[in-house]
Amino acid sequence: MLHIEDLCIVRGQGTQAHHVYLPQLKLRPGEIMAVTGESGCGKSTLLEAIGLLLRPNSIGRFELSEEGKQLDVAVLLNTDRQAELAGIRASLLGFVLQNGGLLPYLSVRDNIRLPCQLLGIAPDKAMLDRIINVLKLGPLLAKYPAQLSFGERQRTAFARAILHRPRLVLADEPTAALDPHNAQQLFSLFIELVRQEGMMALVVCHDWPLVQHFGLPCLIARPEQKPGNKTEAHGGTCFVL
Ligand SMILES: Nc1ncnc2c1ncn2[C@@H]1O[C@H](COP(=O)(O)OP(=O)(O)OP(=O)(O)O)[C@@H](O)[C@H]1O
Repeated sequence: MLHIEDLCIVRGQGTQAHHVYLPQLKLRPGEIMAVTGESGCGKSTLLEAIGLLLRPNSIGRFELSEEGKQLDVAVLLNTDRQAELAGIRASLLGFVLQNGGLLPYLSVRDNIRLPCQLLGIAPDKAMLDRIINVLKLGPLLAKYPAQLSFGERQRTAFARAILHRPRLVLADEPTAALDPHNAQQLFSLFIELVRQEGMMALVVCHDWPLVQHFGLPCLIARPEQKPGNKTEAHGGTCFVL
């Protein structure tokens, strides 16, 4: 279970500052939620903060349950306990970054296996075969990221993010470089794996028909003026269900 309340991040300074605010988010195992909103509203910022890559300016509640244990992530953030936050990032979170974020000196095969290797766990063979098969990664396994198209990088990044069965997968436009057929295949696999493995996921997606096709609940960006400062052009974004 993921439970977040009153998460606020401020990007930039002064009149340029952009506030990103999440009043409430609850996700249960098996749930996947889309995040939508116009370019620049703060979707990546929100994912980076929930993914513990960016320290929020304030946080009311951030709890993540793991094997019956409740982790109070808000306390770790508020007291800047970096080592423990890094441990949570490595073992409980999986990222699909917009630019792929693959390591250039590792082959596709080794990139995909990296999180499992770092955690000292053997990849689930059936799950690995299924991912390789559905995402058509077989012919790419020996290649290096520089030899891949953007779409191939995205498919590889997705495989890498999910193979170690993280509690929470954060995907930033994982289908942006894919054609409609491959986008639907990836989404379908994503949803099935999240449900079957009891993971949770947040996925930034501009493809509204795709979100509707799979009937995903959606966090929607609403523009907001800064309280008490209504004359300023720069306000912020509030993400609501
Ligand atoms: N490192 C930074 N320093 C200052 N401002 C930033 C920084 N990164 C992003 N911003 C600003 O924060 C706001 C939100 O950016 P963010 O990348 O989260 O938007 P987004 O919704 O993901 O956009 P897109 O859909 O175009 O990827 C934007 O106004 C952006 O200019």
